[in-house]
Amino acid sequence: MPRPVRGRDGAGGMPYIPPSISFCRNGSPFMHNAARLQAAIELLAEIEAVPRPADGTASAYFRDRRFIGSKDRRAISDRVWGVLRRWAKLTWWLHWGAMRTGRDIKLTARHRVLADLMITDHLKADEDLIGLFTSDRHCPDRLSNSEMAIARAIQGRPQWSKDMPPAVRFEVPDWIWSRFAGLYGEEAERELSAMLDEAPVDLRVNTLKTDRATAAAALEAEGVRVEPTRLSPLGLRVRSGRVNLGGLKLFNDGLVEVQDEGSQLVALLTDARPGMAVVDFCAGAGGKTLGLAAAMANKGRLVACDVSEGRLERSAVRLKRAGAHNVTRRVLSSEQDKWVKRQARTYDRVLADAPCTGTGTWRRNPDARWRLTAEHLEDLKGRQASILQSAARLVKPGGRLVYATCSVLPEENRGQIDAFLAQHAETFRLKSVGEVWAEVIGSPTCPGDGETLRLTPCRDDTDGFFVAVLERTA
Ligand SMILES: C[S@@+](CC[C@H](N)C(=O)[O-])C[C@H]1O[C@@H](n2cnc3c(N)ncnc32)[C@H](O)[C@@H]1O
Repeated sequence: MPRPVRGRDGAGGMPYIPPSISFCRNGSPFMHNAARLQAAIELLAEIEAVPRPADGTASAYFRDRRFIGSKDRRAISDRVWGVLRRWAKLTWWLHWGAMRTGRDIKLTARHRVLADLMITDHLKADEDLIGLFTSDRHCPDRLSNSEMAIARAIQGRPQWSKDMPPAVRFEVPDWIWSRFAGLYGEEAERELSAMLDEAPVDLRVNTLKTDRATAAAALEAEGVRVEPTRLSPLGLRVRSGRVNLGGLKLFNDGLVEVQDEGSQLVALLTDARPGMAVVDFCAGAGGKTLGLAAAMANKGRLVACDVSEGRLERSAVRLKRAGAHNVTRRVLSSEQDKWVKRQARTYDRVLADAPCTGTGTWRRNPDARWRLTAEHLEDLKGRQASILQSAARLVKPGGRLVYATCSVLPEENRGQIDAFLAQHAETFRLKSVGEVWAEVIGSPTCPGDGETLRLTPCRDDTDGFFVAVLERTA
């Protein structure tokens, strides 16, 4: 059995492995529960401190600590994502416990993890915590008297309490709860409840290389249970729990990509066809570009634009893996880049998958709900309107502008379309998404009001999406 390599900093070419990491029988290192807990506390503290999406912070955290094995990484991530999902309720219980015990607390990541252990894992304060909060190297420090008192007060409490206000029960800031309640009425609770669940993992079959039945059979042969998605004709929903997709041959050969069913539908509803000239105006890392290239069977011209050079760079590897050859990437200085003016009225299809609040993806990104502010929403609305205006310039007569967001807030969706049409009544008309759906997707019928597409996690079990199709009439 290989012996653990110990050293201060890995000097002499030896990898540095912290002493609280032991070796299991096959020689791979694993961390004790206490060390995993400490890592979760550290990562959560970084997520709170750094104003960017939690998944980016987590990737950087694990990249810098390659000695953490995959099982440990999973355990640490599960804890952190669990806390992010239960954030408001854990916070509520911590304040409740502090009040009950007459303590003042300034909440830290350590408190939140402690509350999660008591409320979710049902640990017993006096029996279980002592072996975890040990102050040993790489383990959490011993609990203070105040922390222990709060842990005792909240132990055995259920996750939900009837005294919790709705914003706490549904894990959203107060202002968002008011907005949802105003928008959805009685539906608000159901919509928000559905957003507390974990999102399923969907794959999009790359029709440049295979078809859905063949891909499904190959996945089953690799031990991955899948079933066809309900709405997207290209989707497979993974049913075998956690799968390391990066380890699958099918994925590495570009036959499938990870993509939510809702995203797949957005690309399909753009109705890009072989030989067309198409722009993916907010292409990002290329999720929908891949779908468009496949729909075009690599024939025609597809331009992937974005203001973020980094995101466009990241799409390159995915496009290559997928065998998408008809894509050129273009970094824009802004939506009003001179290129837009030069290319005016020359494209058959322009997809504007606009930056948005991402309220439809809260199942995947539970931290996003706490980063969203009313000011941020206002700023996004301004950007969306401007992107719509500019992207519209690229569309040729008879061509289509497809506006999409992964938001469930009407002001980012139908509100933007109504404002746009009020200004462009002479040149654009709203084309029924239902008609496009019937042509490119068929059955079942298009979710939404017929004119536009609206997907919600609650009703459709996809990410929340909105799609409107605008046709240039002159
Ligand atoms: C919702 S994401 C796009 C996701 C992408 N279409 C996909 O399927 O993976 C929105 C994108 O809009 C880009 N963006 C933000 N402001 C923009 C602007 N003014 N013009 C063009 N793209 C912009 C962002 O960089 C981001 O990549």
